Amino acid sequence: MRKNIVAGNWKMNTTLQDGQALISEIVNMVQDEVTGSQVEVVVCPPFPFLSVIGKQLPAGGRFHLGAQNCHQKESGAFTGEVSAQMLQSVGAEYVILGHSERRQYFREDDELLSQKLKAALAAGLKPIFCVGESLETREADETFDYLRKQLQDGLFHLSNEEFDQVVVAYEPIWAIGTGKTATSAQAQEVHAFIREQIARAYDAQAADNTTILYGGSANAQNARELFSQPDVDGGLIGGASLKSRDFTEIIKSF
Ligand SMILES: O=C[C@H](O)COP(=O)(O)O
Repeated sequence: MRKNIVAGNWKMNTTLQDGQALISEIVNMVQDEVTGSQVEVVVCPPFPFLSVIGKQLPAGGRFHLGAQNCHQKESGAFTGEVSAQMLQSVGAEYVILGHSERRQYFREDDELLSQKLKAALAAGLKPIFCVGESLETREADETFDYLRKQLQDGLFHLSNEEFDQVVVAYEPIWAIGTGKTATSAQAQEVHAFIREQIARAYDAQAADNTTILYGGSANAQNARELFSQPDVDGGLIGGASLKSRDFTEIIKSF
């Protein structure tokens, strides 16, 4: 079901102690300042901190725990890897998949991501599936063809029931960590396009029910404008999720 979500992707940042201090500040500020709004907050710390940070999130409320990646297999001899079931067992409800940093630095392709999606869904996790074009693609005026293919190859192999569990995140690569945000009009244009592709692949109801987040230099200053767009249902926040005041302001932007 379509929701408003603000997800914080801590990436490979913080120590356990810094992370605990950060989440404690965020929980206190959000509880004091965010009233009435139904926005869901998903916190995605690094793997080793999931369990501890998860225990700091007030149970049964707007806070949810997410991971930044998972392996495609259930278990086995895969030294250093973490399965979706492990994540579920420490309280994660969401997992980010297909982030451009994973695609670029760890060579994750559509085939591998398809397997990861299946593994996450089988373990009962909700995937936050990222798509987004490079600056080169945008400048060549190929954004929509590129995104259509990314969605078709990476995501639309899922059944209707599986797709129901998925949150889509549009993250233009040129906007990630660069301070260069997509304008709200650019974000809206792409989000509407993604929703249209979902309607074609599934149906209008599936499209209407899908939560589509924007990610890429979203911050306390631009979040309100971005979130006011009809097809922008929230944000996947990197840098600004590491600052309690900024992250809280973003959550308050609905
Ligand atoms: O997952 C989050 C995105 O990569 C956005 O990162 P950013 O907010 O630091 O640009």
